[in-house]
Amino acid sequence: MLHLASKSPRRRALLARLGVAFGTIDVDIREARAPGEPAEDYVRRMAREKAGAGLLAVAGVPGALVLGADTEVVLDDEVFGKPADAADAAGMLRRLSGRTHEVLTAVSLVSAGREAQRLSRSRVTFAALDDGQVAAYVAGGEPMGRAGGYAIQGGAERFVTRLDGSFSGVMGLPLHDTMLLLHEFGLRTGFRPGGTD
Ligand SMILES: Cc1cn([C@H]2C[C@H](O)[C@@H](COP(=O)(O)OP(=O)(O)OP(=O)(O)O)O2)c(=O)[nH]c1=O
Repeated sequence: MLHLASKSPRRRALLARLGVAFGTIDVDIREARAPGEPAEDYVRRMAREKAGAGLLAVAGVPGALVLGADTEVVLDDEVFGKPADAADAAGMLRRLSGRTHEVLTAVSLVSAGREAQRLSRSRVTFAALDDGQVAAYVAGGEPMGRAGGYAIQGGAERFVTRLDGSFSGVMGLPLHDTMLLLHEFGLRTGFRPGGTD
């Protein structure tokens, strides 16, 4: 049985599109980058820890497989996680304005005896945003709970002038990489159409 170790409604909706049956487990991992830890190592570690914590939660269930993922926005080697508050979100968006940043999403799949991981790396370019646009976007509430303070699948799509990578990866679960991981573990996938939140 496959379990998704995530509280993210985006990840649930995206995984469902692969046509696999799964349960969900809430995990709470302390998300903090170690001093000097490269951004890629950090996102990989977070995904592994989420999947590992999920596996502990279903310990004893024979054949349990647990998927965990982590998404971070990276600009100039600085990692932007989920904003702490509206001012933090506005600060992130002002920094992203008119620049190209990276979105890293690591996906880990673990079972009692095995572990595999894939990393999705996308480059996203934002148009220059003025203070009014930033303030209005933050006031709408969308930045909260989202790495970098934006949702490409929502109002921020109109700020994106270029995307080089995986749209679903930026949203939080790269479908191609996830499909390949599931196949590695012998799970069959399909396709279920449907929008995402
Ligand atoms: C960049 C970007 C991120 N996001 C979201 C995806 C993730 O939910 C979130 C990044 O935070 P994460 O810490 O990766 O995930 P989470 O805390 O929401 O969920 P969990 O750890 O329980 O799996 O940002 C978007 O929805 N749209 C975007 O464009």
